[in-house]
Formats: sequence, C-alpha cells, structure tokens
Amino acid sequence: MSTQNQTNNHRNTQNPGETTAVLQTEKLSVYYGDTLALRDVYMEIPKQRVTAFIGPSGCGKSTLLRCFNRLNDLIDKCRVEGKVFYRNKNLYSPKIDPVEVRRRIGMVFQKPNPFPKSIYENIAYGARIQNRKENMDELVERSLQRAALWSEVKDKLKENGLSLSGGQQQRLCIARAIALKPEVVLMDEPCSSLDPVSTQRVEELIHELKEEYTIIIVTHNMQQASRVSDYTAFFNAEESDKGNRFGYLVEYDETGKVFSNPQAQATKEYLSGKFG
Ligand SMILES: Nc1ncnc2c1ncn2[C@@H]1O[C@H](COP(=O)(O)OP(=O)(O)OP(=O)(O)O)[C@@H](O)[C@H]1O
Repeated sequence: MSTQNQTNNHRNTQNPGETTAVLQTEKLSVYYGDTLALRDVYMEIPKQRVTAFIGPSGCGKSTLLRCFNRLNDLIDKCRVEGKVFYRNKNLYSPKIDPVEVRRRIGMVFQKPNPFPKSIYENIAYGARIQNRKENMDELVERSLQRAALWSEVKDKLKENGLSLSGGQQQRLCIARAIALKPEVVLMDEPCSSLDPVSTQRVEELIHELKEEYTIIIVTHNMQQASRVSDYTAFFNAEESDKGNRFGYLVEYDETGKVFSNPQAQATKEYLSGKFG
C-alpha cells in the first residue's frame, strides 16, 4: 500500500484499507517552540483495531499520540498545525473541550502511574468526578475484570495501588482508563518497564480490548508490534534545513504486510535492524 516520504505532496491520506476511521489527521505538523518535530502527517486510524506506531527514537511517535487526546496542549511551547478529526469533528476547534476529549480518548503511559490511593479509588475516582450515577462497586469490579486484574486484587481493594507489582500497576492504569468508558485508548510504550510475564499479560489484554476499543500503541519492540497490532505505521526522522531532526510517516499498512513486504527502503532497513 501507500508509502510516503517528505518530498511527497501528502495529498492522499493514508488509510490501511479499513472502512471506518475513528481518528483522522490532515497535514498535521507539530512544533516545540520554533523546532519542527513532526511533519505533514495524513492518516486514518481504523475503529476497533490495534494500530502500532514504530520508528527510531525522536521520530515523533509520542508527539503524534499526544495530538490525539490534546495532551500536547499541556506542554509549554508545543504547537499543533493542521487538523485532527475525531468522529469527523475537528479536535482542535475552539468549541471542543479538551477534558472531554481526554475522557473519550484515554491514555496509558510508559511508566505505570496509579494514583497514590486505594486500588478501588484508582478506578472510582474518575467516575465520581464525572458525577456518574452508577454503582461504583460494579464499575470497579467490571473494570478490573476487563483489565484481567480482578482475581489478583479482589481481596485487597483497600490497599494502595502503589503496593502492586509493576505489571499489576500497569493493568490497574488500563482498568482506570477503561472505567471512564473511552472509545480510544492510547498506549505509549505500555510494556517498556515490565518483565516478560507482565508484558505477555498486557499484550493478551490488548488483544481482548480491541473488541470494544480502538487502540494505538507506540512500541520500540518489533515483536510486540507484530504480535499485537492489526496495522503498523512506520515513522522516520530526517534533518531539516535548520539542522534539527523532524519525524514523518513513511509507510502504513496491515502489520503482516509491513513486516513481510515493506515498501519503503527505510522501513526495510529499520526492520532489519540497520538503524534505530
Ligand atoms: N516536551 C518537549 N519539549 C521539547 N521537545 C520535545 C518534547 N517532547 C518531544 N520533543 C522533541 O520532539 C521530537 C519527537 O519526540 P517524540 O518523543 O515524540 O519521539 P518518539 O518517536 O516518541 O521518540 P522515542 O521513541 O525516543 O520515545 C524529538 O526531537 C524530541 O526531542
């Protein structure tokens, strides 16, 4: 399918062949101060699928991920140009409430970051802030079940979330994210601080969650991308005229195709370990 490099005209939005897109970018560029970090991304994210972002360090994967729930708004000097559509609405329109965006498009970070509160409160807190009128016990149980953590914590819900192992903390963070009933879950290297067993649990969980959620995962682990994702977007970085490096989308397709038959030379070289 489609490949793209910075000399292309970028007129064609890259869609890896799915019909329903939840998110879409149009000529999306991101700057930190005057420095271009990501250039002209046109892509669609298919609904209820797992899309992996891969590429060398500094090519803008996390920056792009943060555009999808307006988390870059919280970074000083970060400026987003172009458009991001969520369900055909421009996420950066002044009418859009970024807090509501972050409820619908949740995020799980590299390092598990439970609140320093009980396991129960980690789940219930967000729902309470939203004034949701539902049975909290049920919400807590359901969310922990969905995150494959319930059986391990059901007898210690009052214990601090920080007392759990790293892998359990990450599943607690996933439970916390899905308790808010998001449509999309963004995961920024969610397994990079976990041991292999916990990584496997989280990968199994990602597999199950895609029945209900659209998932985008940034990963440095090529095996992980090929195991968990339906689609893979490869980003690369180049030097600009000003001497700084900026990222851009090179190739985006079904994961099997990207890994077995990459179209761009840069993708081939990256996947074969020539750079990274
Ligand atoms: N908060 C920030 N302030 C200034 N520059 C930033 C900030 N965050 C990222 N950048 C810059 O933007 C570029 C893209 O960074 P980003 O973290 O998005 O890349 P990445 O592909 O996710 O990298 P990695 O794989 O190493 O996590 C880099 O040059 C980085 O230095």
